[in-house]
Amino acid sequence: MRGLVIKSTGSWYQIQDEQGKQYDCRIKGKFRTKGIKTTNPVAVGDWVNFELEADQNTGVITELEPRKNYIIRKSVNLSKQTQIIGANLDQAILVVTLASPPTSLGFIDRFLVTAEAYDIPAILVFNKLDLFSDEGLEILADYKAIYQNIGYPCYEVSAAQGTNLNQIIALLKDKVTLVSGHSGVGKSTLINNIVPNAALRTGHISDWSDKGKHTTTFAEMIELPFGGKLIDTPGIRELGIVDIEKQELSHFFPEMRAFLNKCRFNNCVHINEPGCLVLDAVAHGDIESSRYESYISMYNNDDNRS
Ligand SMILES: Nc1nc2c(ncn2[C@@H]2O[C@H](COP(=O)(O)OP(=O)(O)OP(=O)(O)O)[C@@H](O)[C@H]2O)c(=O)[nH]1
Ligand SMILES: [Zn+2]
Repeated sequence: MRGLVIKSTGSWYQIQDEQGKQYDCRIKGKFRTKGIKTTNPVAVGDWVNFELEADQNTGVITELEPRKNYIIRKSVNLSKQTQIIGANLDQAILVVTLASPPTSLGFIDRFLVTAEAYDIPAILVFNKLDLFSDEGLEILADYKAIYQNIGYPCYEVSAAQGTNLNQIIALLKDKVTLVSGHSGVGKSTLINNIVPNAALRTGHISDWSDKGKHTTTFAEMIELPFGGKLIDTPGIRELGIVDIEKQELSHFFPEMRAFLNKCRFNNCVHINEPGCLVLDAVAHGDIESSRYESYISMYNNDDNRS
């Protein structure tokens, strides 16, 4: 049978068949994602084939269909293993807040570079609009301008008060969208206000804890009543930039692409080389200095947890 992975705990996978019926499945054999070592070989958003066991409720995943794309992050523990957080995505939303808690530009840029590297269109949703003072609104406008000028769509909402949620609904309709953000930015509030019955999720989770020891939920897919699907991810503390060569990093900054291969040295990495057009563009304000700082930070492999 063919099905879609809608939830994973690491050892159990919840699969929905094409008629909408759900089964709890395990993995048989080895599934490897080429080139990366992951803690979860099968992820939410994957299409799989599975066989039912005698009880007709549980099953075994036998085959993973090729993925359109996926997005991964480094595990927060010391093992530094990577985890696939979602597969077959049309777009990824990062929910951010300027205060309570603040999301740093460095964190936003890391998210955007990761999305670029995996070829997933990224969108920023600035939440908690109701908390902004006039001064805060000016800062918000500056932030939005930085990202809109590069081509990333930006939205401003108040999840708590329902402001501009119709724009988010239009954005989500008929798409598979990954939603992430720091813990506390209001992701659950946003989802619950968009999908009023998403609270059902918590019920599912407790049913699941009976099943085994490994109940850490990685991510969960939520069906949207107006069409489309959301992949809700647990609050992200760190987004590892996996698999990006230093020499290639600038390709994942859209505003740098126009200058690449035009620097004096064809192996220019835009740090301090003479005749570097990226550095010129930063000096002239054509590339935002905060974005360039993020580039340097990622180039140097600085950890950016905040
Ligand atoms: N003022 C204001 N508070 C909000 C808004 N959205 C969410 N909050 C509050 O922010 C806090 C965190 O919201 P959650 O929805 O739990 O945040 P989360 O991002 O899901 O956090 P995790 O569940 O830890 O991943 C709660 O106290 C919410 O009431 C908003 O638009 N305005
Ligand atoms: Zn250069």
